[in-house]
Amino acid sequence: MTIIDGKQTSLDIRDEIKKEIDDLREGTGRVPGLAVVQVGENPASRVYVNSKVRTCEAVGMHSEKYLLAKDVSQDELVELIEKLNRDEKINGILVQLPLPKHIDEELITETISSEKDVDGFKAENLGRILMGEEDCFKSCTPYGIIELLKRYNVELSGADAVVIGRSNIVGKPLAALLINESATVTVCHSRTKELAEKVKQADIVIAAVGIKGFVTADMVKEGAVVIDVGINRGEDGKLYGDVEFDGVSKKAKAITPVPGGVGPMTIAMLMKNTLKSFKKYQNLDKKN
Ligand SMILES: Nc1nc2c(c(=O)[nH]1)N[C@@H](CN(C=O)c1ccc(C(=O)N[C@@H](CCC(=O)O)C(=O)O)cc1)CN2
Repeated sequence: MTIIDGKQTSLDIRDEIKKEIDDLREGTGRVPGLAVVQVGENPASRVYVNSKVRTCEAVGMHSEKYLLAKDVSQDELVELIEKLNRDEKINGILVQLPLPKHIDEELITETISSEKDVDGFKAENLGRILMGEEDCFKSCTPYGIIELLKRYNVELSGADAVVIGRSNIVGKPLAALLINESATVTVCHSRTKELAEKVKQADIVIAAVGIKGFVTADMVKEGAVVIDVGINRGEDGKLYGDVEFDGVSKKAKAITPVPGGVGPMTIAMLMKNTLKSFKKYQNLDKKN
């Protein structure tokens, strides 16, 4: 059984990005820039936002962090994003989710210019993924999962994949990316009938339900590849995935742990998207 090490893979990707940014700095005198916006003081968001800023530093990217009060008005947030849309130093804009209830997440996401939507959350980018276009920003978690599967030589073409979860930021784009890789994809969700039977048919199982230990050993085929997107904080304060790791890892051919699996890949792919945006802006994308 192989443990799919997202932490190490994300560090490898970071190194590749850093080398490219070093060369770009030498060649153009400029580096990519990412603006990270956090509203309120959600402790998990603070961890992720700080980690994004630290990763920017590690790869040599310019970053700007905007920490707004939890009662900031929607108009003020829109105004900030519009300012960042016009800022030439900034190639990517990210508004950390979730946002407080008084702010319309969709409106905020759609305010980010398509050229700077490095989270890949806008309808336009999701549509481009569905169309199988390469020239778009793929949402970071699904993009990271595909990258992990490829780097661990998991055959996607012709594989039966089951995605559990249908969110706009993970389940739906992931299903589209897997289809683009010629996998046969079933998307399961809270209304799915005989979910366990469907999961049991799968060569690749991807759990993104947000329920600790949802996927158990009896639901998984011997030799399946299991990817766990869940990040659930247990009562003991520890992090748990959507997959019951101890049991499932005895049957799986390969599995991602939590922590250290999909999570770190999300930030690595954010760096990749921001670099892509910079190269496009500098007209370097065709040359590299
Ligand atoms: N604007 C966005 N908001 C959110 C996104 C996103 O991609 N863009 N995804 C999640 C949170 N997220 C990134 O923002 C994220 C989640 C988890 C990790 C991660 O590395 N997790 C570690 C554990 C970290 C811990 O100790 O808590 C792991 O799994 O090993 C990175 C990024 C929701 N919001």
